[in-house]
Order: sequence, then structure tokens, then C-alpha cells
Amino acid sequence: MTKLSVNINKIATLRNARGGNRPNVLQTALDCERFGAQGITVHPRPDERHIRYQDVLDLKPAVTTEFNIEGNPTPDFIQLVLSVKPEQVTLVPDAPDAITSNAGWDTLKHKDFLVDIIAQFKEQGIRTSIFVDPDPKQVEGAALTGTDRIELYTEAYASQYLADREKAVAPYAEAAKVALQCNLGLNAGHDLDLDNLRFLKERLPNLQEVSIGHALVCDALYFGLENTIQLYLRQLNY
Ligand SMILES: CC(=O)[C@@H](O)[C@H](O)COP(=O)(O)O
Ligand SMILES: NCC(=O)COP(=O)(O)O
Repeated sequence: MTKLSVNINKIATLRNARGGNRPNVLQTALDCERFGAQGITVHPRPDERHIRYQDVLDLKPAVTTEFNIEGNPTPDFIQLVLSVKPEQVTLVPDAPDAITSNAGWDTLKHKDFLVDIIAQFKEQGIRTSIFVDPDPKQVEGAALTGTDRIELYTEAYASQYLADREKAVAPYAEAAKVALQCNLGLNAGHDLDLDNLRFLKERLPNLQEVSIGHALVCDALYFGLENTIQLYLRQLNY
């Protein structure tokens, strides 16, 4: 079964907009779990535009499902993750000023760097995942870094889905096969929503986890958070 990890970045965006503590990020994470989420994902960016490092420290003792921390492995990020020891860390090659995540790793060019970073996390019992495009060569390169899993960057799938879903999913299905052949665990995320999620899951039988935030929080404005999480879980056959 594919697990749903709710990314709560945008809850923190709303909280930061007024400078107070409403919505309460910690309480929202606990409510997401109570509503059925099987994981909580956060992406503390260097400018702390939404999730702050303090949020990560506050969440760790309270989250009872899988805690997934995403980010570019800067020294500060590495220190934060090693101090918190989440169930999973997802390494993303984002530039500090990126408006959002916009590319996967070049696992061939950055192999030595990734091997070293991944080993540091695995030594502490933290599962590692690295963000990659659906390119078989990059997936094969990921296997050489020692990572436990890859996360397929699904923006291209989502942007093409309505026009031609078979064409959109094809590279991801191929990348998923290569991941299986390389004994890599498989996650996926970015721009997944209630329209495109089920088809992706059906075509990627080894998909273990999706992390979804932006669309889910937007949907919750209309359907409510509990109902929205249930709607996403239904797309994953729960
Ligand atoms: C890696 C990825 O695609 C998302 O997890 C990312 O966290 C989105 O970041 P924003 O919420 O800052 O757009
Ligand atoms: N890794 C993807 C994620 O955590 C959420 O991405 P999005 O649903 O906010 O685009």
C-alpha cells in the first residue's frame, strides 16, 4: 500500500503571514495524523519562509507517524536532521531562492557528495531518500549513492496529466521499474492532487509513499482538512 505523508509547509505559510501562532502548526500536524495521514513531511528552507527550524524541533517529540524532513543538505540542515533523527530525510537540490522544488539531483555529477551525506544519516538509523527526475540513468546513479529510496519529482507528470495521462506517466513507470531492479525504495511527490494521484499509484505498483502538501491544503479550504485527507486516502485505496 502507498502511504500518504502530508506536507504541512503551507500551514506554516499561513501562520507566518500574520506573525502569530494561528494556525498552530504542531496541532495541525497532530490533527492530520488523527484524520488518517500516515506521515508528516516538512521542508525547512534556509529562509524559513514557512517551516522554521524550531517547528522541526517542536514536531519531532509529538509526531507519532513517520516524520520526513526534506531539504538541501547544507551544514545547518544536516545538523538539524542529525539532532532530530526523523524516520526519513529526503535530500532535495533546491537553490536557496527557489520558489519551490524544481529539479531532481544529478546523481552522477554529485555521486561522491551524496555518498558521504547519505552515509552520515544512515549511520544514525535515518532512512534516506533523494529527489530525482524520472530518468533511468539518474535512478541507476541514485543506487550507487547508497540511498534507501528515491523520490520521483512528479511536477512534469502533474503538468501533462490532463493533456495526455498515458504520455505523462510513461517515464515514471519506467523509472519505477528501474528503481525496483536497483533494489531502491520508491516515493513520489510534487504537485500531486485529487485528479492525478490514483492513476500514478496504479501505474507505479512499487510506490511506497507520496508526500502531498500544496494541493491538499488548497483542497482543505473547500472540503475541510479531515474530509480532504480522507479524499486523498481514498485515492490510495484506503
Ligand atoms: C520537494 C518538494 O517537491 C516539496 O516537498 C517541497 O517541499 C515543496 O516546497 P514548497 O512547499 O516550499 O513549495
Ligand atoms: N515531496 C513533495 C512534497 O512534500 C509536497 O509537494 P507539494 O504537494 O506541496 O507540491
